[in-house]
Amino acid sequence: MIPVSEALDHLFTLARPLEIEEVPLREAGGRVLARPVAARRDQPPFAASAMDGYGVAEAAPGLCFTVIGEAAAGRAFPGSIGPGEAVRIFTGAPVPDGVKTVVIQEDVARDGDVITITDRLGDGDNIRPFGNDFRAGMTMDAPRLLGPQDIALLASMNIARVPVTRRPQVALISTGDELVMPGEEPGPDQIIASNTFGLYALMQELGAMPRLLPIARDNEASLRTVFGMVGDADLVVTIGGASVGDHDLVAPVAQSMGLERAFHKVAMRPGKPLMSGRFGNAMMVGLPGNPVSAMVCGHVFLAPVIRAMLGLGARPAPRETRPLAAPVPQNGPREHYMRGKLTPEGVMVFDRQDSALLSVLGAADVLAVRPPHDPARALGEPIDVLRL
Ligand SMILES: Nc1nc2c(c(=O)[nH]1)N[C@H]1C(S)=C(S)[C@@H](COP(=O)(O)OP(=O)(O)OC[C@H]3O[C@@H](n4cnc5c(N)ncnc54)[C@H](O)[C@@H]3O)O[C@H]1N2
Ligand code: MOO
Repeated sequence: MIPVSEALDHLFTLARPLEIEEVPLREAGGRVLARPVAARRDQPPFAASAMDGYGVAEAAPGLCFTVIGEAAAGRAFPGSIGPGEAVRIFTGAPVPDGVKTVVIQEDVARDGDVITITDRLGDGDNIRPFGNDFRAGMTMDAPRLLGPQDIALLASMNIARVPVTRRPQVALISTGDELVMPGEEPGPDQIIASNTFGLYALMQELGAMPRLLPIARDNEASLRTVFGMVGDADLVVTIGGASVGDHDLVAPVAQSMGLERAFHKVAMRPGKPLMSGRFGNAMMVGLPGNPVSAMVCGHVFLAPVIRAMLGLGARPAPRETRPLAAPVPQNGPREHYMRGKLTPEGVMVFDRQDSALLSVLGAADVLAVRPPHDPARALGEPIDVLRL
């Protein structure tokens, strides 16, 4: 058994960064910007009014002006203004030559073409200077996971096609004679494949492209058939059949088909029988079948692998430190990822930690991480957590 950190190092060595592809801007949300892009224009490209009102050269309560024209967003006033003159102006309009300040319409009394500034006149010129937001050539740095705000900024920079890292293709293989798909009618000795779908959702959330392969049965021929269907997957994930029983055939069959195993078994709980290696052009990760084990390994190992493939860096899942809301007993020899919940008082670690209990995992929002042989800890002591 190797420590979690060593297993992660192996995985990062196996994970190959993916190529860059260009996508239309509207499809770039949630993707990873693969190289820096530069603004193709200044924003705003002219000094622009920030308010609806009147543009004048100088404002003071009591001053009067004659309105000589109008400037609207998308329709500039062609001329310039002189002393005693004003331009009716709207938010987003280019500020005409000669205008030094925009008086908001609430601070003006209008009579025909004549305006008088009232005593309420506020501060500020209400003008957004040319290039105030950004100048042409300003870069958005990469790598960067593009959120909605980034997409708005890229649009404003006039970037219509965005260089992003290709999405990793992930083939998910459930194994076991006992499994049927959700919606099917299970026999008396069968259960529903569950973590398969949890991992599918996790992969989608991380920006990968998961593909569900048919369930492989617990025999060599079936496993070989399904392994033959991985196509050009970047990552092959098997679920179950990873342990030491007579029906745990994933490692021997994968090895007979060319798996170069990097490790098998990690000193963690749950997740001990984890294995990984290179499998043709792909990397393979064999997850334990116990539903919570598979999901925990998804968060602890698969998520960092997908981020590394996307070019977001080879780093473990982020942790934060929180106080314990109740004492926890001494830990055993394996790093323990305990299901728990964040409360206003701190982390409440659940009593029931069996790795088959998806209802407990579903109630959890953190995994509290206990190092091997961690002594018993009292209420209020700090503990590392990994958010689910
Ligand atoms: N003698 C030993 N027995 C076991 C050991 C051990 O060290 N010595 N390790 C235990 C640990 S820890 C784990 S974890 C499990 C892992 O076993 P496998 O990876 O071989 O998984 P299976 O035996 O195929 O399944 C275990 C359990 O999970 C259910 N399962 C499997 N796949 C799915 C799925 N896609 N969706 C829902 N549930 C699934 C399966 O029915 C079993 O109940 O081994 C221990 N045994
Ligand atoms: O490692 Mo198993 O994953 O403890 O249930």
